[in-house]
Amino acid sequence: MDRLIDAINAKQNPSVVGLDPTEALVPPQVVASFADEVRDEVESAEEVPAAQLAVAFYEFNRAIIDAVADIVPAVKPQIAMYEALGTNGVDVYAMTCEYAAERGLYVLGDVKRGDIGSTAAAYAHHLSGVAGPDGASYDPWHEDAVTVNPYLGTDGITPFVEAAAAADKDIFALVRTSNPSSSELQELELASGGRVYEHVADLVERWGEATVGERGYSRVGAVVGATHPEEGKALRARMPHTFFLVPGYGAQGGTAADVAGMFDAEGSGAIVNSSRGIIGAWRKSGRYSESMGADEALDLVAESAREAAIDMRDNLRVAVYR
Ligand SMILES: O=c1ccn([C@@H]2O[C@H](COP(=O)(O)O)[C@@H](O)[C@H]2O)c(=O)[nH]1
Repeated sequence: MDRLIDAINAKQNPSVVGLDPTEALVPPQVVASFADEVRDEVESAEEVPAAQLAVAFYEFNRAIIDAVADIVPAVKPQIAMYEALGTNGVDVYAMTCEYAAERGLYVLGDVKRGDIGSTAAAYAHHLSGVAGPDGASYDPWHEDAVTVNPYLGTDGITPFVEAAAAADKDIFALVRTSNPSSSELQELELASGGRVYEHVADLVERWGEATVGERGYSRVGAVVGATHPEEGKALRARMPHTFFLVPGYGAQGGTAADVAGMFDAEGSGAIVNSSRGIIGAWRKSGRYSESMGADEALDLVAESAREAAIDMRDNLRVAVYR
């Protein structure tokens, strides 16, 4: 986690831009501009729409990464948006991670993996790499961290912790998620006392304890939703060595004031994600027109994303670096 914390400190910005493209978030003229190129490259006509969107997602992401690379420390591509386009989409997920890494950004892959130990060991290739030539490993994903699902318990997480430690990478386990139905399971009272998410929080703190870095946080972070400000504040105190990834800012209603309590006394300990609020800002800019060309529309996407990212950074600075 030291690398992430240093990147946050260098930019004085505890925020991460979520790269969650969907068809509705990419200007239609950008998608249309790739029709001919894609038609020439695919093997069958049925592949065209998904392949075309995948290329458009990549150009959209590159425009956003270029626009924010000097002001944010990290990006969080959400793999679901890419997997939804099949294998072309998965390629674009990896290409997006690689491009962001080349631009010097910490890449947090939101892949939410979790399974029994033997299968988790296979999923941990996101951190350890895949088989390369001469027995060496090769990293096709270019992620610095991934999100994991702790529901299967310790044996489902240990392979990720070991892979993270070996590769100087990190993981973030779901503890108190931002979505409305999260309370159905996470708030259940345990017979032994406390709530389910509090017990998960204690496990996460324990899973990380052998990997605490120079900045005081372990390689095992926690996902804590901005939509739970009071619980997040209590978790901050309960998990002194666990760095938080805080989604739910912006589109889900979370504000800078809501997340302030999830930071430590030095203004560290958390990074706040916004996806639609940044990458979809062009739609609320009032400057979009259907008559724009693809390049002009991409310029608007980039400008609007930068403005939204600066706005988020400045709001967080006021609320957190007090
Ligand atoms: O509790 C959680 C865990 C993950 N997410 C993910 O974060 C982004 C949020 O997107 P917005 O557009 O900023 O709402 C998305 O990738 C989710 O899958 C979350 O929201 N809450």
